[in-house]
Amino acid sequence: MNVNEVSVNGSANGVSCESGTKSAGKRSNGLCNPVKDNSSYGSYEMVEEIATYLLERTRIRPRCGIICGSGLGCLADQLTDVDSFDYDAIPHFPVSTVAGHRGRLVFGRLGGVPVVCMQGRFHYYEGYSLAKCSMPVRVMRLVGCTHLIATNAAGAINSRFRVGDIMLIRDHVNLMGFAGNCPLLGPNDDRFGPRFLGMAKAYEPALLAVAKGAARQMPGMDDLLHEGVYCCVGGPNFETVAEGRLMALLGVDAIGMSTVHEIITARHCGMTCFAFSLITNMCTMSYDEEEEHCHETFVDVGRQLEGRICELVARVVASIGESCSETPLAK
Ligand SMILES: O=P(O)(O)O[C@H]1O[C@H](CO)[C@@H](O)[C@H]1O
Ligand code: HPA
Repeated sequence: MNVNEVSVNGSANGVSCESGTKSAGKRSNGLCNPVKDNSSYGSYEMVEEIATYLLERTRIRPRCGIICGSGLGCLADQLTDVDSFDYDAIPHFPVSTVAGHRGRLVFGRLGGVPVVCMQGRFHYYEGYSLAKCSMPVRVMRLVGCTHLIATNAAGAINSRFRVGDIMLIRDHVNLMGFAGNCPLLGPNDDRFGPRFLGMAKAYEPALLAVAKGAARQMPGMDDLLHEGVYCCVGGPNFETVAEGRLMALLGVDAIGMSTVHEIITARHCGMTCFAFSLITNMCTMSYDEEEEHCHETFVDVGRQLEGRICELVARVVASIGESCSETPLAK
């Protein structure tokens, strides 16, 4: 699908609950009102303006967007033919405020396949609405990406998992959605996608199969790899024991504070999605356990495993490259 072929009607989407937005050199710190100002932030025109700004400054025409999770910025460091843009230099872009999220958009090639990496993502607990957290996914779509790879650091609920394991995300539980919070809240803009969105195949089974096949060929990787269900909580606090146990009852294998809203946004604009969690800690499931949650330690887990993670992503991207023609999609 060419972005120029997306139908034109409907009003703008996007929810305003923002902090730290850079626009015309000013930062706004407006209070959260989930539906008000829907038309002024994250409109199709705004996303298009950002996409045009970027495309005028890079010759890379990416097919795949990659979101680097906490401590996983190494994924962007392996690109060649790089053009990078600090978030605070991109019009209308939020800024990263979390350690381990560098805060730049990196265009380049991964094994020859043109990609764009978010080296740092936005989280709800930073004060951004879910729509704003995932707005860059729409930018990825409008610069030509048909695929999204989202990565994250997550805590394990599943007791069979260990720190350093990788969980391919087969499905998610949109817990924040149960509470009425969703990146698609407010008027729908049909140029992005439909009002009502099916999510039964949110994570592309063919890419899961590619990743599993790739892992089998990587020494020691097969033992680290799992498939499971991810759940996003709002954060920034970690879970109580009772919440961890509830998650287990819900069928959740790993918990984080990201990814779900990005995948919803990506599916809304027709992107094919693949995601995985790096297990950085075991969730505290009993009052007898010491809680040892520390974001900086989680970031280090990512750094220790970067070789394997980069190779896994490179292999999935190679398969995406094979499935796409080299014809640029974007203007
Ligand atoms: O999901 P990413 O961005 O990898 O980050 C994870 O790590 C942080 C907690 O340490 C939270 O932001 C959680 O979501
Ligand atoms: N809970 C929520 N988010 C997380 C965790 C966790 O245990 N680990 C990394 N991100």
